[in-house]
This record gives sequence, C-alpha cells and structure tokens, in this order.
Amino acid sequence: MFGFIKKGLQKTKEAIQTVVGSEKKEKISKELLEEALLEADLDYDLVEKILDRLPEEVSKDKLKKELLWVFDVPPNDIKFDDKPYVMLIIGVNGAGKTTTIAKLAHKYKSEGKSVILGAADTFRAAAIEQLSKWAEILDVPIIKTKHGHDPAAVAYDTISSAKAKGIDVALIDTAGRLHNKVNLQNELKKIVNVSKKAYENAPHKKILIIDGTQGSSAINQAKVFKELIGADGVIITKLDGTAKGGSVFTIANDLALPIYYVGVGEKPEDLVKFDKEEFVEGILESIYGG
Ligand SMILES: Nc1nc2c(ncn2[C@@H]2O[C@H](COP(=O)(O)OP(=O)(O)OP(=O)(O)O)[C@@H](O)[C@H]2O)c(=O)[nH]1
Repeated sequence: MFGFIKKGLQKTKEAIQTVVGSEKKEKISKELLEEALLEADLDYDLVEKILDRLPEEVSKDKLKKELLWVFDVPPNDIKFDDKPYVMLIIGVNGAGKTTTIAKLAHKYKSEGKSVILGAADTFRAAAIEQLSKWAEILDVPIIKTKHGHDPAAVAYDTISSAKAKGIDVALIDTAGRLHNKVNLQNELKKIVNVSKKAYENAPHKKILIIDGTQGSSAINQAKVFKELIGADGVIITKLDGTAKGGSVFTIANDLALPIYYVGVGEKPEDLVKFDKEEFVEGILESIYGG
C-alpha cells in the first residue's frame, strides 16, 4: 500500500466498496461503476463522459485508461529553476492555505532548501498570527506587518529579503476574502505586479488551494480565483478526512490545471506529491478489489 493512498483514500475506498463490495473482480457493469464513481464524489457530467467511452462490462485496464485521461493536464513538476523561487498561495479562507504553506515550508526545508514566509493576508489578524506560529515552529524567517497594512508591500519585502539573503524559496500567503470580488481582484493583481517590481520573474507559481471535502462549491470558487488572476496549479487539502476522493478527478477536469500536492492531515509532514498513476491505481483497487 502506498502511504498517500492508505492515508488519503481510505474513506473513499470504503465508500466505493459499500457499492461494489470488496471481493476481487475482472469486470464490472457500467451501472455499478456509475454508482461507485458518484459515491466517490466524481461530478455527474464527468462520470457520464467517462462511461460514454466504455463498453457495458468494464475491465480494469479500460477504466484505467479513461481515468488517467482525466489528468491529461500540464505536468505537475516544480523545477525550482530560479532563486528566489516565489510561490504565491491563493484560495478562499478556510481551504487550508496557512497549513499548506507550513507543509510546503517543512517539505522544502527538509530537502535542504532555505525558505522564507510572507504573511500577505493582512486582512485578518488571525492569519498573520497563525503563520507566525508556524514560522516559529518550523524555524523559518517570516516577513509580516500589522493587520490592515498593504499586503503588496509584504510581498515586496518578502521577495527583496529572499534576494538579499540568497533564500531559495519564498512562500507568500494571501487573503481569501475581502469586502467583494473587485477588491480581492485588485489586491491580488497588485500583489502580483508589486512582486514583479521586487523581482521580475516573480511570482514563479500562483498556487490555488482547494478544500477537497467541499465538492462543487469549492470548485466554483476556485474557478473564480483562476479567472481573477490566473493559476499555475493546485493543491488539494483535507483528503484524509473525506470519502470524496473522487473530487480530485473533478477538480483536474474542471480547472484543467496540474495538481502539485495533496494534503492528508494537519501536521507539517502531511503533504504528498500528487502522482496520477498512484491515485488512479488506488481508485481501481477499491473498485476491482485485490
Ligand atoms: N484533516 C486535514 N485538515 C487540514 C488539512 N489542511 C488544512 N487542514 C485544517 O483546515 C483548517 C483550515 O486551515 P487553514 O490553514 O487555517 O486555512 P486557511 O485557508 O489559511 O484559512 P484562513 O486561515 O481561515 O484563511 C485548519 O483546522 C487545518 O488544520 C488537511 O490536509 N487535512
């Protein structure tokens, strides 16, 4: 068993097996397959799209091909081909931005990279506090300001500091909700523009954080963010606590963006690089048993 599948897909597997049972099978009827995929929270339209291309009795190999096809999106490797490498973390409040930044900082640090955090969600005092706590726990520097101050200035200072100190990776938090969409868009655009002033190549990645337990409402919100300032890829959080692992397919299909990592718990080490083969194998194992 793979670590991620064990941790992240356990509940999804149980949900699938309430429909199909746990015994080993060579083929499965389309009807049962439809029910199992819907139970795992794949979106109805996507399930129909997948089933359309399959025969009445579906073998594991045929289904594998169709499920992998959903992840036919740009590659999900992050190459760190520049220094500092600046990652802007965007998404709605509560999706898990702060925790995910801590996880990324922990991961990159343990790979030997130096990391700096930027607390550019100045809209909420709690967000600055929470990120500061993580910086202390993880022993990484953080650039912050007072609640209500200019978030673009925080981004600028974070990137400038990373440049001056030769830091490898800058992770910048952003607000998930302002008074309205126009405010949010203006603020995010300003952060991007000012980041470029601090370093012309920044931000290298705009990463959208999506709560994997929230279904279509989270996907619709993510689409809004993607439209507001664009995104290079996503991180899906909270896959450990949910039977809705199939939402990963829907997110990849709807947003047409690579999935870099998935969150499988609340601790800094609970972040796994997303591997589509491994993920699809996990789903297939749940359906076909074995
Ligand atoms: N089980 C689980 N919980 C997670 C995961 N990622 C984040 N959480 C929890 O989700 C909650 C929200 O996470 P935050 O990191 O505070 O979310 P945020 O998007 O920064 O939200 P705000 O700080 O409200 O803007 C916290 O209780 C986290 O511990 C995950 O992968 N698995």
